[in-house]
Amino acid sequence: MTKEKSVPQLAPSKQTEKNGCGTEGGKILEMSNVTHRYGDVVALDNVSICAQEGEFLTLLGRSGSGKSTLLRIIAGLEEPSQVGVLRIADTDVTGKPANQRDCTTVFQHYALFPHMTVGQNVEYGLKVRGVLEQERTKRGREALELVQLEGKYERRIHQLSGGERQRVALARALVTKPKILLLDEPLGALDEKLRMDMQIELMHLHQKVGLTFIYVTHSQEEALTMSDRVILMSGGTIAQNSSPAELFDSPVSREVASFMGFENIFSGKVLDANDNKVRFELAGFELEGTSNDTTKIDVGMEVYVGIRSEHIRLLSSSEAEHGIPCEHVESIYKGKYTDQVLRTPLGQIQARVWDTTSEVASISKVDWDANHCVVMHR
Ligand SMILES: Nc1ncnc2c1ncn2[C@@H]1O[C@H](COP(=O)(O)OP(=O)(O)OP(=O)(O)O)[C@@H](O)[C@H]1O
Repeated sequence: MTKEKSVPQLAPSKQTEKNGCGTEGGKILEMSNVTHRYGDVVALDNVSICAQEGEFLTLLGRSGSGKSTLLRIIAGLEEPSQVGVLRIADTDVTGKPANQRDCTTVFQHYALFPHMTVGQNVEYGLKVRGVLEQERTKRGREALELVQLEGKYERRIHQLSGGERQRVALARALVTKPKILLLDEPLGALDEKLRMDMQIELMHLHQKVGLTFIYVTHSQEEALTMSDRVILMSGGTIAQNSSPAELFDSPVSREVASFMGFENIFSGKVLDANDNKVRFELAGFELEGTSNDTTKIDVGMEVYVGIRSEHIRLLSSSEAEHGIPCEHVESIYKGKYTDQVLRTPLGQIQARVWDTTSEVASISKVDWDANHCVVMHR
């Protein structure tokens, strides 16, 4: 029997309410107050997360933000420096080795056995668990059917494409029916078209098997397409924990807005904050924006405001009674759309236009709707 290692434990705290799942039941993963250091590097700083049964949860973030470390700690491949609670399916797995946790990891580089057939690779986990051959073959074929590789049972790994290899890795992980499937940048090695197709396949696979998926990626497109909930990591902490739509439309900070691609971010001074509307002053203009949490916004305080380029309206001199004056700087052609760069008293503004026939010479002002202007207190 494998010896369980002792890990320093912190007293469980009330952090569970902050981890995105609330206090109700149905949690398949509960993890609180996890800190992890590699020597002097703090890879995770007092992080608490949870996952609901059947949820597609994504850990999103730049390289080095700590997402793989978090996944490896859940899998039991890394032992945290400190941990409060670490439970999978109501079992305390603190200090338990990877093979005693009800989860399986799929890696970017497949980690398949090259000398085995597809079928042998998929059934490997069943073989080491002592499942008899007939049952193994049945379950192996079922798992291959799930990933649409039923005809490739006898193939060798080197006879498969990158996308097919990743599907074999998925089938191999699913065949043992873990409670949680952990996926560490599984589409990272595939070309763009295949990656987009596989996103849809993974989404359908998740719906079909109903397992909890915890998915690591640095791609916001992958996170937004597939997830029920996204945890954005930054510098070993959680920057935002919300639905994909909230993350995209209502970033909680300038840092999140910048990561999520808000092209126009300025700082202004609050004049008034009521319900979710905030009036602020910026370069002598009185403007209005929207905040999800005005309790943190006081009159006179400095706030950040973010507007996506697609929400900037370009006004020609004939229609421009209101708005902010601008001068056209340059047009950047992007195929499906064109980005117009404009000089304004607020600073440079980027506007996205889909109409390639629009006349840039006549642009004299810009404006936007208050509900597309996100106000952030940090
Ligand atoms: N084995 C290690 N030894 C020392 N430092 C490490 C080790 N693994 C990770 N780190 C450091 O810990 C921090 C978090 O790394 P981690 O791999 O978890 O980030 P990540 O968000 O998954 O990045 P990536 O997307 O590049 O994989 C980084 O600063 C990284 O350099």
